[in-house]
Amino acid sequence: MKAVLALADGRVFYGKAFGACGETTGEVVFNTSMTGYQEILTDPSYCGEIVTMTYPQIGNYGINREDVESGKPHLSGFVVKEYCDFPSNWRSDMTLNDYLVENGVVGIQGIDTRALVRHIRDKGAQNGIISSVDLDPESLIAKARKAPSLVGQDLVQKVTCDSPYKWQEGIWTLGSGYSQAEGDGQFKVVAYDFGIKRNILRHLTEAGCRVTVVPADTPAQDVLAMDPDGIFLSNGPGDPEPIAYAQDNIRQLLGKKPIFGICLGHQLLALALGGKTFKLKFGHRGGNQPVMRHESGQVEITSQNHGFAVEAGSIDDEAVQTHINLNDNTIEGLEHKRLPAFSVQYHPEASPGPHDARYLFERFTALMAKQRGE
Ligand SMILES: NC(=O)CC[C@H](N)C(=O)O
Repeated sequence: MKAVLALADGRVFYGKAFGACGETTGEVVFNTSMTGYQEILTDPSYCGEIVTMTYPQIGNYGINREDVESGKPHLSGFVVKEYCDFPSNWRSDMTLNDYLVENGVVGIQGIDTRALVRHIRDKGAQNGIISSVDLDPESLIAKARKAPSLVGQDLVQKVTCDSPYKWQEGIWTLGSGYSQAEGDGQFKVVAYDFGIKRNILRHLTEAGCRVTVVPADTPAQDVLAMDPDGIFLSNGPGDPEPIAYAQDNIRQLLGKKPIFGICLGHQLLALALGGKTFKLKFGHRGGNQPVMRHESGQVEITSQNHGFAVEAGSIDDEAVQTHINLNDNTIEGLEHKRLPAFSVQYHPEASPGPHDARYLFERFTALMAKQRGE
């Protein structure tokens, strides 16, 4: 069946339908990871986005029930060059196409993804539409232009949990699968769920934390009433600026308990401190983004997935920049000058991606231990 991808600026790509049939709009972005499409599909941070994979063949190791970052795919659409419908992997339970159909994700395959990515890099990320029901380019361009912008929307409410829950699962190992933590652990952590990835929770568990995940709008006093050793601010979708309730809560929690933020959590921490965020031209999404740690000059290869960033110089009074992106010199990490709070823009939990930055989970536990006077 035919399908069309049309961008708001009028560029049109003709391909074949893939996944669910239908029509979907969203901001068209690209991810340069060579593997990990399953983790990308289920990362709630992609809510509202149509994700293009730059790696040319996708689907060849199928889908399993384990490598998921949340309960279901959250992205708006999926774009690949060549879809492989005959997976070969001992862990595969189903094909990628069946998984997308099961979850109602509309996709397109067989388009020139290199041309699409070069276009986005030149013109910037923008809204687009994939359709296998309307193939008229003019009508599709008009619909893409009418689609709501990511900017200014609170997408966190679409992906956060309804009520608090406890997390006990550790990381996956070959032969044993996911471990289950026993006992109380060394550190009690409350994690704000702005669209949290499970591998963050698994790494926190592995570092000795026992985590309670709470909805994004949980008031600061309810979190403090749980008497945690530390507070975690998760990743999540969309524009950080309209999430004012989270910024208010973070402001109230600052200085009371150690805080660690990842990605959206990092942006919200910066906004809570009076900083500013801005939209990047086409974002950072992939598994090989070079980041330098100012402290040591060491370079980490990192996993990233973000379209916004913290404006340099906007919070110099409150925080120091700890990490910088070597591709475009944007801020990748911050640390409060006086209070126990730090954050990174990238993803130390990987999934998918390299493990260079795992030390950050230990940095969080060390900070909690220090606050307890240990
Ligand atoms: N992975 C994330 O948390 C992304 C943060 C934010 N939604 C951005 O795109 O910049």
